[in-house]
Amino acid sequence: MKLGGIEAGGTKFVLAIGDEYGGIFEKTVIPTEHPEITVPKVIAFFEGKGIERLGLGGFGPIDINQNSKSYGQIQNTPKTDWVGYPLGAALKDSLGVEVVIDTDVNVAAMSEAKWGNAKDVDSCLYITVGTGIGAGAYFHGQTLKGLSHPEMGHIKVARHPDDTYKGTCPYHYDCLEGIAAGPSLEKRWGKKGHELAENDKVWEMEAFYLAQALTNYIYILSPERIIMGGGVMKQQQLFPLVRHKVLEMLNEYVSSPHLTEAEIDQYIVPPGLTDEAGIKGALYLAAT
Ligand SMILES: Nc1ncnc2c1ncn2[C@@H]1O[C@H](COP(=O)(O)OP(=O)(O)OP(=O)(O)O)[C@@H](O)[C@H]1O
Ligand SMILES: [Zn+2]
Repeated sequence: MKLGGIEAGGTKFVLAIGDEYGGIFEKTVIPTEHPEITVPKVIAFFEGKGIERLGLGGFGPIDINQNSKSYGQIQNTPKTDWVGYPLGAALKDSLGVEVVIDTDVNVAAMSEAKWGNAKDVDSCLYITVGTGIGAGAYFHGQTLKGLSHPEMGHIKVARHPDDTYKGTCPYHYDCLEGIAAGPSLEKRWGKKGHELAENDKVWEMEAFYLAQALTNYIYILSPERIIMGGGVMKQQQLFPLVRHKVLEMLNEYVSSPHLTEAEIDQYIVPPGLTDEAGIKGALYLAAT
């Protein structure tokens, strides 16, 4: 089937034409600006290409309840230009195809489970640490949904004793996203994440926050694998720091061979689909 996929992130939209088997025939990336600027560009990309259905993996909060009148509408996001924007309806009306919607991180978890670093297990959690922090999960053939979708980036974590930065989240200030996503690194340390690579203190603090989050997710969801993606996770030195702190925080409370020094390297891992987890998941979603 010829399908369209959109991975809508806080910094960029990835658009692709492909199929439900992970094939991508054409792809482009456009910046996330005001919806009146970005959405016409999205429509122009897909128009006339003959797609049968469209899958949208969007940043949250977004209404993913198919029975709701506001299905596909962006809700109270820190990206304030987008609050209330009916993204799903705008795409459906302009392109005349069915639009299937889930979160960017739920679809990334799904494609990592199909084709990536979780294809050998029945469940995984995918966390992105980028402009925002979000996590999605895929358990036994389904993404995790309920009342709405999970908002795992907005949990409270204990403050690092050396951190006085107030936090960037307009809703909670110093939730996890407010103190550990890319923009908060920039505001706290005065430089962008990629310019801070050599500063060990930055990554020790970042790992302290991310490890608390992962420890909570392990307690609550018990995923068989955790995949960490997003721009900030390009700092590869974060992986050993996070793994070490997760083991320290769990303190052997959860008994699993994966949660040991010997196997944690295969438990907390980068995406197997590198930067394509989200967009391949959006294409797969289109066919569901
Ligand atoms: N190599 C890097 N090292 C550290 N931080 C980085 C690096 N590359 C990008 N970032 C930071 O990651 C953030 C962008 O994340 P990402 O590339 O995942 O975008 P996004 O998909 O739009 O984000 P989101 O999924 O949160 O909406 C920016 O704050 C940027 O400064
Ligand atoms: Zn928050």
